[in-house]
Amino acid sequence: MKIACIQVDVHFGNPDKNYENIENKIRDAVSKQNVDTIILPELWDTAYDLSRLNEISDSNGERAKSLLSKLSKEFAVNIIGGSIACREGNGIYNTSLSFNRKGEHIGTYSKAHLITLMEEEKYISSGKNSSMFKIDGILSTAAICYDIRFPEWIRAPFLKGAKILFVPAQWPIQRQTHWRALLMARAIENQCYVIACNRVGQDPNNTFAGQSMIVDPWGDIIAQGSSGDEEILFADISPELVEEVRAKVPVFNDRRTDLY
Ligand SMILES: O=C(O)CCC(=O)C(=O)O
Repeated sequence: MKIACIQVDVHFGNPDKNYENIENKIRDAVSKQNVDTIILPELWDTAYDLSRLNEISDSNGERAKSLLSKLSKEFAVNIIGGSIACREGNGIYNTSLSFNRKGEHIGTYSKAHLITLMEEEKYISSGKNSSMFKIDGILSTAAICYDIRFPEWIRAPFLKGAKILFVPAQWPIQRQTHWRALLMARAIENQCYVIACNRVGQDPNNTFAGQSMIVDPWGDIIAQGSSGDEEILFADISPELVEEVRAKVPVFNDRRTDLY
């Protein structure tokens, strides 16, 4: 399965510009390689313009659904749609929407752990459910940015058979060592692929780390983005490697469920 991870800058509080950029980048990715699955970064529509979300968030994610469904069908690719600011009822959620090759909406995940350091909880409501969806028959899950600091949350879908973790992010550069270590740790402990797409560029409060990464179930980084530039990261993954690593080091069987 060929992955394309779209590492981009995101215009602060300007969905129109971001929609144009993301559509161009998706068209660029599929024109360059025979891609199966595309992943986008966190809040690629609004960035962290939290105080204006009432004005600029996407009502029920309709705008994002329409674009991502159209492009996934047109190019017969799976799209893990990063995340968008999604208005639902009285709340605004940081929500990841996924689509299969037929343009069908197959997964929704709203970020559960809101980063108080960036005052996210003041503007965004937290999701309550973890996610499971199938990409070309492979059980997968999504977590968003700060979520990767909570291994017990990430673990849950892997106990139910997930093999790939998709991570859209807007991770700041001053904690880039955490980003790298946490992604590798989540891959090693869950013996899964971790496909993590971070943004680059700056907003009024932060410079972002880039370094999007694809980590295999052995914990090896098989592709990595630069820290400053927009780029599309390509890598081939083999879900059979998940089974091989789990057979070699059977940590799932060796868990002490009698103790915890
Ligand atoms: O956990 C961190 O250090 C960064 C998390 C973050 O930037 C986010 O969740 O948007």
